[in-house]
Amino acid sequence: MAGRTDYISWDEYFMGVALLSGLRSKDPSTQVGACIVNSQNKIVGAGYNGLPMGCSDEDFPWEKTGDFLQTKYPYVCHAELNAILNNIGMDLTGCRIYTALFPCNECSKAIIQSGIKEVIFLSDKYDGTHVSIASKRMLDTAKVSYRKVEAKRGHIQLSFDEKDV
Ligand SMILES: Nc1ccn([C@H]2C[C@H](O)[C@@H](COP(=O)(O)O)O2)c(=O)n1
Ligand SMILES: [Zn+2]
Repeated sequence: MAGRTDYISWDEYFMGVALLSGLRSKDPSTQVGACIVNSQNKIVGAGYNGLPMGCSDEDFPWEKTGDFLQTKYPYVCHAELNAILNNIGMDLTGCRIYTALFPCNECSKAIIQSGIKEVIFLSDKYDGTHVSIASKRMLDTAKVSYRKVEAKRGHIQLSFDEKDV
């Protein structure tokens, strides 16, 4: 019997893990996930946007607008930073990070400082904003490359029905 040929690519696999991680996010409007992979294609970290440990999802705001301190922005920890902080205790030098959203300037600082050398993103919807311009300026200067994920398929379906295994 011949082996399957329609298996998912590495890019689809790791972006899939990033998107699955994002499903853990409590942010009602934007769920972002990230996945860090080493040069041997092994996952060494994953994360999603959420409040820091010990900060209850019920006690902090999830608003996008209004008084700054009553919005989510000063409190939420971005998916990329969480993936770096959640790593399995490895040196991340030479790793790549898959993220659903292009990293902000703050996460790009952490990406650069951790030694990650490539960013693979799905959406760049904040391209052209000050945050994104600053982020790209730092990544370019630090020679961290970035590219949009290469996916041949539009979606991947998962089933928890045991009959589908
Ligand atoms: N690269 C990014 C960008 C944003 N996030 C998080 C931060 C917020 O929880 C949410 C963005 O909020 P929006 O104003 O788009 O509703 O996503 C991230 O984790 N990584
Ligand atoms: Zn960020």
